[in-house]
Amino acid sequence: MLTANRLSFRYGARAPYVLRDVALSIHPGEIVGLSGPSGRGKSTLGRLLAGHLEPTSGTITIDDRAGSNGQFHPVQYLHQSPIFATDPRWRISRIIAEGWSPDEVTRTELGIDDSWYARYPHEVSGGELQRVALLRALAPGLRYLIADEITSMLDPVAQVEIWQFLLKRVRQGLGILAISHDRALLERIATRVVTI
Ligand SMILES: Nc1ncnc2c1ncn2[C@@H]1O[C@H](COP(=O)(O)OP(=O)(O)OP(=O)(O)O)[C@@H](O)[C@H]1O
Repeated sequence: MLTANRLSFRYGARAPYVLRDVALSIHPGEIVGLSGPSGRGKSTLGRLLAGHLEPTSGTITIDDRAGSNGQFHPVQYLHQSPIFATDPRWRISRIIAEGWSPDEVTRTELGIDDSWYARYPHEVSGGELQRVALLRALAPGLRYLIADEITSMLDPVAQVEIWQFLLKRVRQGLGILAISHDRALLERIATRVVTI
């Protein structure tokens, strides 16, 4: 179980607290929806859970232990705009290889086209790059995925395809925190919805 316990965070010693004493847990094999007004700290919470930010106070544990062993982080954060999470000087092949060497089945299931491999991030569409970012995150060590509005810029067909793919992974034990303003989406996919 991924657990945030009395988590507080501020972006600087004099900055106001963005999160105060937040408690949240995500079990393997469940999707927890996270909603709340703009600026309430949803993305900040997601980035804390994935180890991109250090809590000001409080703890994040996986099965009661500190999260990462210093290699591939078992909690991966995916942003709405994957272009910010990719090095523009790297080809798609190198971006994916940073995470792992994906098998043919996973590549096919995600609709990854071999012709994208030689291109740079700006040479594929936003939806294609989101699939690439998702493929990179799916390395064998992945246990929890923070999906921050990951399908909000995609067309309805691509949205359904990506969530159907992820629901299958959830049935195999992946835990997901789905951050979204789209209540209808969260009610369709999430086991429960938490509001901050
Ligand atoms: N790097 C940063 N430095 C300083 N303040 C920041 C930084 N990133 C975010 N904030 C502030 O922290 C607060 C929470 O931002 P965050 O992006 O976590 O909210 P959110 O709930 O995800 O919002 P939205 O629904 O609009 O995406 C906001 O007031 C934002 O301005």
